[in-house]
Amino acid sequence: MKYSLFKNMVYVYRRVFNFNKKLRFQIPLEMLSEILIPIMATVIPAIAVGLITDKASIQEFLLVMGGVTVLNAILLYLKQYLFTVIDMENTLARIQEFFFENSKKLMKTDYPNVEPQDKQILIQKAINSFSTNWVGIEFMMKSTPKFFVNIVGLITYGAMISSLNYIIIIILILMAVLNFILASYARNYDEKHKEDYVKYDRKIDYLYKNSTSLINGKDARIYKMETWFYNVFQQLIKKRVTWNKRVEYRYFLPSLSDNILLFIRDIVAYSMLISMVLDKEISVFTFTLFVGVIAGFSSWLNESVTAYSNLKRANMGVNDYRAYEEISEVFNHANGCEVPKPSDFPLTIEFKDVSFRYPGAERDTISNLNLKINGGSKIALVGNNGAGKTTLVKLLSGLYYPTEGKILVNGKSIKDYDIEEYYKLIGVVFQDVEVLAFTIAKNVAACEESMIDYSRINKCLELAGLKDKVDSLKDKEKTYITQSLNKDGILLSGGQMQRMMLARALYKNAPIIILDEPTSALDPIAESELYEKYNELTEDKTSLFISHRLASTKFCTRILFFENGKVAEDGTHEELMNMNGKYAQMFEIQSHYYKEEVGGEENEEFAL
Ligand SMILES: Nc1ncnc2c1ncn2[C@@H]1O[C@H](COP(=O)(O)OP(=O)(O)OP(=O)(O)O)[C@@H](O)[C@H]1O
Repeated sequence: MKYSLFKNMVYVYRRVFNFNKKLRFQIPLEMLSEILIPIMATVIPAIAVGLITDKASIQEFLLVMGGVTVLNAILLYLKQYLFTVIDMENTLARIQEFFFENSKKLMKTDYPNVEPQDKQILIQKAINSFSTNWVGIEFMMKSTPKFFVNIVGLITYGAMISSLNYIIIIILILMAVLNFILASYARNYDEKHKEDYVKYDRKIDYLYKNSTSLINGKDARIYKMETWFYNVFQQLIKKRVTWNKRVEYRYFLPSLSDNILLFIRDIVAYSMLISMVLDKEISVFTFTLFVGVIAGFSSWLNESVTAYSNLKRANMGVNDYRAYEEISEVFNHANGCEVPKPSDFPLTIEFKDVSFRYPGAERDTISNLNLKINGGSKIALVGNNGAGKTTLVKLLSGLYYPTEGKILVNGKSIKDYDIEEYYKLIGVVFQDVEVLAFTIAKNVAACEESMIDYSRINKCLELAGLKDKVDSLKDKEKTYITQSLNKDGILLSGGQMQRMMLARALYKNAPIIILDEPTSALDPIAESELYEKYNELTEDKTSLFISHRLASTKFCTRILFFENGKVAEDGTHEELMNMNGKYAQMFEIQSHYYKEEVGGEENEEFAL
């Protein structure tokens, strides 16, 4: 939905005035000084000429001129002071009111509003609208008072000139209209091609983040990636700059025409005034006053046109901001049915004819899946890369709704639950582990300090096999991870990070626990410890364990072999081995590899 300029002004200022109530007085005061200062600049020379032509005494001259000069100085000081204060507050409002809200939205909105490509573009456009003070939101805060100041100046000076000669007014207005048409052309072009250049912003941003990330820093060095990155950067920036030139060139046209028209205006208006004064139609005082008034009028006029054009440009950014802020949620956020209580645990899960296709994808990733998981089952999910295991995790976690069919949890479709309530039922360790630069405790509890239960933190760290490591640290659970936010922060190994994520899932103590390759970075001893503890970790819970290491599946009550978004084989380890299908084949390949590693001969002790 695109809002009109007026509606967006009301929207921005409602939020800005709410953010800082003082601005309600400071902005009108600054506007008043902005109107009075040019008026003073026009009137002061005329007063001086008037005093001289009226043969005023030196004392009178000094008194009047001294008075207006002091008044002018006060106004200038007031304007400068308010400008500085308002400018600073505008930036604060942009950051705290708009940027923070957008971050919150990004973390809270339904997942299908974040991951797909078209949503990524919307996000980038919204981010662009508050990324600097010369775009979107803050540009509107800068341009709105300017526009109204110029309109008031325009009306005042226009009325004065009309009383003298209305032809001058008509000429000046025609010039401004021409300017406005050129500016509209530039804006329309900008709006039409926004997506053409925003896609480069997104790519440049992605490359920048990756080129500065510590993790990629290792690969960058070993694989000498800087030339590759640099070249891609260069190409992208070249394309972005080409677009920049195309857009800015069009904005440049009105400013160029502005200067030419200014020149024509001076010739026409001043020759008219000179002929009037020569014909004694006006006095020298009026002549001096109107030289200033005409210059002032066209300045008000041009500034109004520029401010309006800037406002329209800013308005596009505000619309981009609002487009993401008001994006509709796709999940159920109200009127949810009652979520299961502890007395209902362990929870059953059932996939009924579930199909799922990613937005914009050409085919289903999950197709017609039917699967019933009894409460308290320990399910292992295995299969080839790309079979759809993580997608299944996303569906069960409530990050996407199925495109077709239903997922029932405790007999009710996920869609029937309020999604935020539903999330309380899920503890998950995702495949892509990203720790935060906060303390270990905050990473595990995922909440503010005051809400952390330290005894539970310790229990979960113990279960996840990280307690010894944490106890060896000076600040224990309060140790920061990485030095991004604290100079005493430490780095964790990949396996330790994985254990910390496991501790987070355990801390949540949700009735459904999903572990997507939680052992991929663990050493064999840590891995076997985890298997031994698995029953304890998942007590009273329904659990889903995804792994490529088939040895890990033996301790699960049921194994699902996933292939092309479907369950191809289903049973216990023994049943699947007896079936002699894909699972058995994969198991054989892995165990053969392990057997060969130990001296090339079969060694039952080390076999999987
Ligand atoms: N966000 C997405 N948008 C479009 N397609 C996707 C998205 N995520 C995954 N896919 C596609 O869905 C298919 C299944 O991916 P998924 O990550 O579920 O597989 P997986 O079984 O977990 O694989 P792996 O064992 O490698 O982790 C893949 O072909 C992948 O390209």
